[in-house]
Parts: sequence; C-alpha cells; structure tokens
Amino acid sequence: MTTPDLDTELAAERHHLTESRAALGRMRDRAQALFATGENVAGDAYTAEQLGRTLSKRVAELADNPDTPLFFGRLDLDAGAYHVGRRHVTDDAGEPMVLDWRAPLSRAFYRASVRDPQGVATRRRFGFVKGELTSFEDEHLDRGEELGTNSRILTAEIERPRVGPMRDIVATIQPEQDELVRAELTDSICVQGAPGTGKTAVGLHRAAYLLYLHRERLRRSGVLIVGPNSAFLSYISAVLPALGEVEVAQATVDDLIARVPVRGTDTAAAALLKHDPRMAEVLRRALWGRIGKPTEAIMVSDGSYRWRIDPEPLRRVVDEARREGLPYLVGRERVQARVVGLLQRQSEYRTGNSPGEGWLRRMAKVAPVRDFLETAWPAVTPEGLVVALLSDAELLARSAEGILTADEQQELLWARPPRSVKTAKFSAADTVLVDEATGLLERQQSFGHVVVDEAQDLSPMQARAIARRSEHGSITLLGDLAQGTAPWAAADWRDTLAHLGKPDAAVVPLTTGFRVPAVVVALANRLLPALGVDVPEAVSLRRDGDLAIVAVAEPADLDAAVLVEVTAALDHEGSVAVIAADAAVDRLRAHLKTAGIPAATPDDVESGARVTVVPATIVKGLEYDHVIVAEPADIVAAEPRGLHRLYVVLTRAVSRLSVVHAQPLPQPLATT
Ligand SMILES: Nc1ncnc2c1ncn2[C@@H]1O[C@H](COP(=O)(O)OP(=O)(O)OP(=O)(O)O)[C@@H](O)[C@H]1O
Repeated sequence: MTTPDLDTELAAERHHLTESRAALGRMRDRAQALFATGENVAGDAYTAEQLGRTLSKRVAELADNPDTPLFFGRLDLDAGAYHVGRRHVTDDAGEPMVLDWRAPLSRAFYRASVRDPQGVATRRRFGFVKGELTSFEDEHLDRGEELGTNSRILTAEIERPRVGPMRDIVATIQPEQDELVRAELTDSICVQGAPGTGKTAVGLHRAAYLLYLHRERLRRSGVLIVGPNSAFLSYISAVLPALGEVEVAQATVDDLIARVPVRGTDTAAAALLKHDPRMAEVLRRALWGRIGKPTEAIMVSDGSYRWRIDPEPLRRVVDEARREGLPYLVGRERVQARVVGLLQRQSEYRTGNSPGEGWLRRMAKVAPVRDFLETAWPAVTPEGLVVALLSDAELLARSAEGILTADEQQELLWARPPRSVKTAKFSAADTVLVDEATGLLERQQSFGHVVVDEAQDLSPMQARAIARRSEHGSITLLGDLAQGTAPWAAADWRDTLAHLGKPDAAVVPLTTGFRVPAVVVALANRLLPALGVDVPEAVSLRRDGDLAIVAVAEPADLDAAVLVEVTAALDHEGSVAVIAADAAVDRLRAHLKTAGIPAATPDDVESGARVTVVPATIVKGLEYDHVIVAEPADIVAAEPRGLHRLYVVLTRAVSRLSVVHAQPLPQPLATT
C-alpha cells in the first residue's frame, strides 16, 4: 500500500460511510412515509394491499444492519471513484454514494486483474470491525500490483470465527465464484465442488444477483432455494435478507412435495424402487390406462328436446384429446367441454338460438355426460392413483409389464391395502410417487430460477419433481458427488441433469476450499479413493488450523474424552460442535449437560449456546469452528454409505478438528 496519508484517507472513507448510512436512513424514511400513506392514495382495497406489500418490502430491503459494512470496496476508474456495497445508496439529488455489488460497474471489483484491469486503476478493500471501518488495502492494478488470495483482508474474512447463521460473502467473492454468480438467467449450471469451496454461498449470491437483474420477471415467477433439511435452511436463511432479498422461497425437497402426511415406512428395497425413474413410466401407464373407448351413445333430455351423440364422434373427441399430450385432468376438461360443444351445436341447429352460460354449465353436469366421462376419462386424484397402483396387483402388473420384474412388483405392493385413500399410510418414498402423479394430472408451478443445494443426494424421482418446478426456468445445481449419502446418490452429474430436464447444463468445478484447513482436508482426502467417485480434490486456502486424533482405551471413556475436548475448545473463540452417530447424540448431550455445558440443537441457529451436538445425518452443509467427532467407526457403521457420511462429518471444521475414538479408526483413516 502506498497511500500518502493513511489517517486522512481513512478519515475521509469513514466520513463517506457515515454520510452513506445517513442517506440510506433517509431513503428508508421516504419508503416508510409512502408505506404509511399508501392506503390513502391507492384507489381500492386490492391496489392498496398490493402497494402496501411492495412498500413494506421496500422498507425491509432498505434495512441497515449496523454490524455489517454498507460498502466494502472502492474502484478508482478513469470515470471516477465508486464505492461498492450491499445495495445502492443515493444522496438526496439521486447521485450514487454506494453502488450495488450486482450493478454492471461493480463486476470489475471482483474480476479486474493486472492482466485484465477492466479500466480499474486502483481496487480498495476495506477492513471492518463490527460495522466500523478500521483499515483499507489498495491494489494499484495500473502499476502491476495485485494481491489475489494474499489479501490480508480476504484472509481475515476467511479465517474469522463462525458464530450463528451463515453470512454473505459479497465483500470477497472470488473470480471463479463470480463467474458462476453472474451467469445468465437462461444458463442452467451444475457446480461440482469439494467441501467448503463456497457452493452454497455461490448459489445464494446467484439468486440475489438474478433478482437484481431480472426483478420484475422473477418476482412474478419466483426464485426457489432447495436444501437438504430444516437445520440447513435455518443456517442459510439470513443470507438473502442481508443482501436485501426478502422474498425467496426456501424449502427441502420433502416440503416441496408434501401433499400427503407421511405416516408409513418402507423397506430399504421398496424405497429405492419408488425413487427409481422407471416408476414414472409405470405411473404414466397406470393413469392413461384408465381411459376407456366409448361404446354407447349419450342421450340427454333438455326440456322438450332430446339430444344424442353417437359413439363414433365421442371416440374422436377422446382420441383427439389424448393426442394433445395435456395433463390428464386438463385433457378431461377438454373432453367435457367438447362433448358439451357437440350438444350445443345440436341445440343451435334445432332452436336457432345460442344457449347461455347457465345452459352450458348445466349440460356439463347432467348425468349422461357425467357417466360418459366416468367411463371414458375417469376422474382421479394423485393419491388415489398411487393407492390403486400399490394395492392392486393386477393394475401394477399391467402398468409395470416389461419395466419391473415380478419380484420388484411384489416388493412394491402393500401387504395390507388401506380401506380408503384417506386412511392410506403413505411413506416418505410414496410422496415422490404422489408428486409424480400430480405432475401427470395437472400443471405445476414453474419457478423462474431454482437453486438446488446438496444435489448429489437427489433421487431421479426427486430430480423429476424439481424439473416440473423449473420447466420454464433455469437451475443452479450445487453439490459434491463425494458427499452423496442417500441410497440413490448420484455417481455422475449427467444423470441428475437429465432427470432435471437440463441435460446440456455445464458442469463447473470449484476446488479452492475456504472452510477446512489444509491439515483437516488432508485427513478427509484419505477417504476419497474409497468413495467410488471421480471428483477433483479440494485445495485449502487455509494454512491455519489444528487436527487432533484422540484414542481412548475403553468405549466407557469416550464421553469423558469428548468433554475434555469440548472444554478445551471453549477456551477459543467460535462455535463448537460435537458430531456423532445419531444414536449417540442424546447420551452425549446428557453427559455435557451434567458437566454444566448446555448444548443446542442444530435447528436453533439463534441459540446463545456455544456448543451444539449434531447427529451425523443432518450436519451436511453446516460448519463450526471446532468440531469434535465422537467415534467415527459408529458413524460409518450406521448406514450403507457410512464412509461418505464420515467424509461429510470430517469436513465441517473451520479451525480445529478432534477425532475421539475407542474403536479402531475406519480403514482409510487408520493407515498413516
Ligand atoms: N469468497 C469467499 N470469501 C470468504 N468466505 C468464503 C468465500 N467462499 C466461501 N466462503 C466461506 O467458506 C465457507 C464454506 O462455504 P460454503 O458453505 O458455501 O461451501 P460449500 O461448498 O457449500 O460446502 P459443503 O460442500 O460442505 O456444503 C463458508 O463459511 C463461506 O462463507
């Protein structure tokens, strides 16, 4: 840095920060005032409500968090200097004081380099402590100076202790991440990245970026973030609001398809089969096989008239509607409307008058038309279709012929069919079948953009459920094949992309790790050859960090050893997590409690407790400064893809990892 008078310069920047905060405050006051008077100016109740909603959103978007810097960088271009920050701030004359990080001009902040300066003479990064500007760092690109990942401010940001929910990374997005964040709305992309390479961060920032660039369009169609579980969703839930985006839907795949309550269970084999893409074709056949060939005429009495439609034209109506390839219930409505149309034509011919709306509605419901529809194109619900398929061996055999073996069909059939659709005890896997059936029956909402995190665990049928919700939009798929723990986890992204209906999406790797220290990555990487996937190894940017392997003599000593590690970790700043096989979680939590250390659950990101005890099966996507893994052999033994689970568990640590074990370490870790 070669600034003539650092103090004066810093004072000037602080002044600009104070002024910008004040200007943002005035922008918020104006929005607030409009919000307060909105009801008086809007004509009717509906417009008033719409306006009120827009304005209250606007007020929320303009919220200022005093703990985060309003701007974090400055670009000196030929055309002048711009501060780059979380949102646009303008002075009372409308002149920019802070430029939104997503504005086209801000792009150079992330991408400019000595080789390609993009008009930038100097790039300045600011250091902050709790929203107070404390330092800055200049790169004079025009003089060939470039810090890259050696930036002190970037390093401090990456190494800062993690407490509470996930934070945004707008100040330090790296060039290869920025390329993904700013990809076109029409581009569907798949990011394969090792643990901690910023996939989640990239996905969330991409959502914010797209909303900025295509605000109106995406407000109408919506942006959806799909994550693996509710603990993960609450961990990431603060990022988009901090970026001023308060209106993005976040859901797990299960939330998305939750049409029926889950009250039943499956064998592992049946669940696997229900997530198999062959089931889509079986369901399709079961549904369309219901359509019958009209053999009888329809006769309708209408006052003194009698109308008749012969089987032949009825057959034509049904065949035509079938060929149109519409969702089943839309097709049914078509058939109904066309049959009424045929009646209408007869009536017009005979009476010389056009019948009114009431007549058309009545004809659609008369018994002969209803009876015809019930045989030719029967009504059905998604739940009804699934119940029928899983209860009726003959229907299943007919629908699955040449697709499922007899054994597979047997595996699917309910041992005791429910008495009615209402009393059916659907399993979690049945819900994907019900969703597939829904997609066959009716049109589903398609979002403008869908971000899917931890996508390696999507089953083909879950991928199809997401495909239906992004049919007219694009997707960002984020994941790591090495972290696939579901029985149907993907081995190749091309398969998942095909099921998602985006077979041509680019698969882009991210390899620089921002979370896990190099010593810990080296340990976790020992598992990679045993995981059976072809992925690039992570390269950690972090040289700090500690790893301790603690062997105890007896299983009975394990909890005490974990307690020692937790106590030691509490001497340092940052969050502490004990991660264990699910079955050991209650025991460990009780042990800590007896020792006077209350532990939070992972759902509770706002909890004041510094220690969290986390079941291995829900730790995916989360991170903690100090991680204590209790008995890795139990984590591996708990499930078929236990080694993959252990890989996930070991890569949650930001600063320190302690592995406490009484049993021998799992094979790949034991070899030193
Ligand atoms: N450019 C960056 N600057 C600062 N911190 C970053 C950057 N990129 C990522 N991080 C931080 O690194 C950590 C890991 O990021 P993130 O959770 O997005 O990784 P991931 O690839 O989704 O990991 P996993 O595979 O474990 O789910 C987070 O704390 C994130 O804030």
